[in-house]
Amino acid sequence: MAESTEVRKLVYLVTGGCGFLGEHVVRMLLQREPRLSELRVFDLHLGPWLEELKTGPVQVTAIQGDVTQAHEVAAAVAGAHVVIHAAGLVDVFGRASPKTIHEVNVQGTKNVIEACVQTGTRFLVYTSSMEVVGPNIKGHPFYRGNEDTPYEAVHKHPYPCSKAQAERLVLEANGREVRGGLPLVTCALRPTGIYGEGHQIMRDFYHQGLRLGGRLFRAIPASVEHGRVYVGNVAWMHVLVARELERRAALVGGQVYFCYDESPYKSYEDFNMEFLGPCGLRLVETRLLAPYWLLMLLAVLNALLQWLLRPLLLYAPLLNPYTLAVANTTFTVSTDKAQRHFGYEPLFSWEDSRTRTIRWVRAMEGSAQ
Ligand SMILES: NC(=O)C1=CN([C@@H]2O[C@H](COP(=O)(O)OP(=O)(O)OC[C@H]3O[C@@H](n4cnc5c(N)ncnc54)[C@H](O)[C@@H]3O)[C@@H](O)[C@H]2O)C=CC1
Ligand SMILES: C[C@@H](CO)CCC[C@@H](C)[C@H]1CC[C@H]2[C@@H]3[C@H](O)CC4=CC(=O)CC[C@]4(C)[C@H]3CC[C@]12C
Repeated sequence: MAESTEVRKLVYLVTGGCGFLGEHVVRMLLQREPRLSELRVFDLHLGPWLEELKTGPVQVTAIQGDVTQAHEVAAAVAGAHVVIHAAGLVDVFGRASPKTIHEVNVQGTKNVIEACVQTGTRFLVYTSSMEVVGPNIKGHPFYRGNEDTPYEAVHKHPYPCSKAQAERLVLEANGREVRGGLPLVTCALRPTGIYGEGHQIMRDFYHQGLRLGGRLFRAIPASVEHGRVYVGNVAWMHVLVARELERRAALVGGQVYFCYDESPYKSYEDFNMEFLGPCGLRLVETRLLAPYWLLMLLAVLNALLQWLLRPLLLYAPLLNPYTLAVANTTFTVSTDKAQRHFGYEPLFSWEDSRTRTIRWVRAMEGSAQ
């Protein structure tokens, strides 16, 4: 990697840079973007780990801020060459209100776009989601589809609605004139379910398994495939596409790309067992004990309890009618669009991704090992 100071001239901003994906993007940029001179990390909650990054050749600027506040966003964007907008409220459990989800995911994205236009930042990468496509509320399978596969995308839930709206705004902004007269170049990356070091839901399943004496109970048929992608590869795709937005603006601008790698096609639970199994948990088959109607009943009961208890406390279990429907509907991608358009190849093999994730689970406090 070139380490000359002359080539270090670019300023990048990563919103949501202290989140699960954001932290990997930040670390990947520092390792793999030799032209970086300053990296601005913008987040509502800054992580203490940022401090250790401040000793390298790149100036790391931590900015505590809120994407819903246009002036805070504009101040952070001013002077940046590239913005990677990964901040978002990821909530399919009913923790936040639909209004808050909309404010953060849609208004926050509007603020980022307007800040780019006003301050003259030309390159914007948006972290979208597979959820802008599906699974839809009708439960139609999306089997190894690509970016052009026809699919009836029907959203009701606030999270996919907000991601779909925000993605549309980003793509429509491609070509807008920014301050200085040049066009804005935008694109959107759509990860499927991300896994890897720092994944909160994996942590939750692991702890649940420990509480249940080292067991998890199968709820989803093994035949339902759920798309997953390793966080390091998602981060790498962001870094690559951000780099190529300038060189291949005409090709990449206004495009969407699914995030993919060599992770195998499996059900959500079987996939999790690739990591939780080697850490001492086992998946107990319960199809006869827990038929789908019973799970749906439990999910509806959870939703009802959430609503009843809301004035007193926040009850937000993993299982609700929406999460059950997503987990229970096949949604997998098979595409090479990112490879064709900007030369993406996964940086981490499946073996690497698996090993790294297992190492992280093992290192967690309360490990069964
Ligand atoms: N986790 C997953 O499986 C997937 C995530 N995504 C998208 O990837 C992005 C990152 O998600 P994760 O890292 O999983 O979530 P995360 O919750 O770990 O990270 C989101 C970050 O955004 C920050 N944030 C939230 N509200 C903010 C605000 N108002 N102002 C500034 N920062 C704010 C949070 O503090 C957090 O650090 C999100 O846009 C999400 O929609 C897309 C597909 C799958
Ligand atoms: C029925 C339960 C019994 O074990 C399993 C419940 C699992 C769910 C909590 C997850 C199943 C599918 C996940 C979602 C999916 O990976 C797509 C996503 C994309 C995003 O952009 C955000 C996260 C998520 C909605 C993800 C959330 C957790 C699941 C619903």
